[in-house]
Amino acid sequence: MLRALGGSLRAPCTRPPSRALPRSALARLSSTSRAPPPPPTIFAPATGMGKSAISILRISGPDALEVWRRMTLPARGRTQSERTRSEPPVRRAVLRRIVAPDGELLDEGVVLYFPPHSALTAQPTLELHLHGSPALMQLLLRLLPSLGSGFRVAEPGEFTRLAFEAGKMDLTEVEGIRDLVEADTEAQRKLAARQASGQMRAAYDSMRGEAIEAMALIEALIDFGEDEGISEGVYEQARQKAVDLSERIRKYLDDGRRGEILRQGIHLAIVGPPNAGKSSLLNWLAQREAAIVTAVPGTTRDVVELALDFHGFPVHVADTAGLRKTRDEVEAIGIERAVAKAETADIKLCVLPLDELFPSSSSSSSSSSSTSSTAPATPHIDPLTLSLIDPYTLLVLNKLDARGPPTRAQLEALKGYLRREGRRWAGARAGAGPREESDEFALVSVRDGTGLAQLAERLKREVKRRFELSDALEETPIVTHERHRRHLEDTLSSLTAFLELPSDEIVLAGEELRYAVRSLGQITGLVDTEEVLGEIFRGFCIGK
Ligand SMILES: Nc1nc2c(ncn2[C@@H]2O[C@H](COP(=O)(O)OP(=O)(O)OP(=O)(O)O)[C@@H](O)[C@H]2O)c(=O)[nH]1
Repeated sequence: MLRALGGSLRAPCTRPPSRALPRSALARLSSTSRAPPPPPTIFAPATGMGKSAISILRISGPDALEVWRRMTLPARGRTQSERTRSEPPVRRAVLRRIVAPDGELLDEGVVLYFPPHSALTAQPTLELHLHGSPALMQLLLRLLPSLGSGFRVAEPGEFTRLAFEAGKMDLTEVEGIRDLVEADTEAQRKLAARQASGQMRAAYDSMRGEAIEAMALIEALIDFGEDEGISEGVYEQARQKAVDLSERIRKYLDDGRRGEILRQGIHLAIVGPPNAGKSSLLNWLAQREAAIVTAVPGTTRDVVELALDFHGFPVHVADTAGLRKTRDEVEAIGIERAVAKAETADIKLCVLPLDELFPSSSSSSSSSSSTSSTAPATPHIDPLTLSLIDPYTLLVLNKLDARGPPTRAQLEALKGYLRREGRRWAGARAGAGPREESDEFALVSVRDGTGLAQLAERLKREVKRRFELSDALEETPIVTHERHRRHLEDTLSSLTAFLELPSDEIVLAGEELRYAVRSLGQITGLVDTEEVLGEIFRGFCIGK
C-alpha cells in the first residue's frame, strides 16, 4: 500500500501532492498542450579521464542504439548475424570494433547493452569499454553529437537522476551512492554502502507509513465523525500512533550526530599552551613534518589542519596556536581561531608540558625525577587553556623525557584541581552517564616516543566507542545527512503540534499530520522540490 501511494505521488517530482491539480483540470491541460519533446540521448565517460587500462563511455537515451548501428562492427574474424545488425544482445558483453561514422577504425572493445526495463535510467543504455586513452575518449565525445540532434553530454549526476525519476532509487539511495563514490575511509564506505542498499529508505518509509495510518484515522473521523459507532476511540488511536512515532524520531535524532560526523569527518583539535608539543604531536600523527616545530613559544600562529585515515575513520586533525595572553595582534587572532576550533571539535586533545604543569622552584627543564618529586603538588594551568578542558577532553601530559614521571600525589592534585575548577565531574558523577569521563592522563614524550602507542590506542578506543557502526545489519539506521535531520525535526514539530491540539480540532489535526507525512516523504523524495534535487545531483561527477 505504501509503495503504491509513493508511486502515485512520485510522478511529477517537483509538485507536492497537496497542490496537485484535479484530474479534470489535468485532462483539460493535456488536451490543449503540445506533446513534450523526446528525451535527449546523453553520454559521458563513466571512468576518469586519465590514461588507464580501460575506460567506459556510457550512452543512455532513445537513440543510444544508433551508436551500436553506426559506430560498431563485428570484431576481427567474426561475422555479424542478421539479429545483431540492428540490436546488440541484451546484457551480454560483445567484442566489437569501434569505428567513426565515416568508417575509420578507432579501437576494439567490449559493448554492453541494457534495454529500458533493465537499465537504471529506464532508457536504452549502451556502454563502450575501451582502451583507456584520453585522446580516444575526447574524439568519441566529439563524434557522438554528429549522430543526431538528440545527443548531448550528460550533466553531473544525470544518469542517477534519471534512475530516481524512473522510481528505481529513492533520494537516500542516491545520496548513498554519491557518498560511496566520495568515501575515503572504511567507516565512510560502510555507512554509504548501507544507505545505498536502501536500509534508510526502508526505515523512513516505515515511519511515513505510521504517519499515514494516523492521518487516515483522522481523515476517517472528518468523513464519518457524525457516526457515533465508528468514531469511538479513533482519535485516541491516532494520538497513540503519533506518540509512538515521535518517540521513534526522538531516538533517531538523539544520536550525537554520529552519522553526519562520520560522513564528513571527525574533527579533532589539539589545544594547549605555547611550547607544549602540539605541533610535534600533529606531526607524529601525520607521520610527516606537516607543522613547523621550534623552541620559540607561539610558533604556530594559525590553525594547521590535515585529513587522516585513522584506523579506517576519517579524521581532520587541527593543530592550533598556543593559548596565552598576548598583545601581538596576529597571535591574538590565531588564539581566537584556536578557541573556535576547540569549541566545535568532536574530540579535544589538550597537551600540557609537564615542566610547566608542575613548576619546580629548583629547576626549569633539566631531567631529574627528584625534581618532580620535590615539586609542590599544586599544578598550574593557564586560565584560557583551563576554560577549554571539559570532562571529555583527553589530557596529554608531554615532555616526560625532560621531567621524569609526575608523582602519584601530583596526579591526584591535578585531578582535584580540575574538579574544583569544574573541568571534571566531581565525586559520584564521575563515570556516570552514557559516556565515560576521560579522567586519566596520557603521559608521553613526543620527542622519544614514550607513551605514544598507548595514546594512539586510547584515541582509537574513543573514536570507535563514539563512531563505530555495529556489523549487525539490523542495527537502527542512523541519520547521515543534515537534510534528513531537518525533515525529521519538521516531522516532530508537526506531530507535537497535533498532540497539543484539543480533540475537537480535527481539521487542524488532519492538517498537522499531513505536514508530518509530507516532511517524511521529502527525505526519500516522494515529495520534492527542484532546489533539493539540484543540490543533491550537483554533488555527483559527470557520468554517474
Ligand atoms: N624535551 C621534549 N621537548 C619536546 C617534546 N615535544 C616537543 N618538544 C619541544 O618543544 C618545543 C615546542 O614544540 P612544538 O611542537 O612546536 O610545541 P607547540 O605546542 O606546537 O608550540 P607553539 O607553536 O608555541 O604553540 C620544540 O622545541 C620541541 O622540540 C618532548 O616530548 N620532549
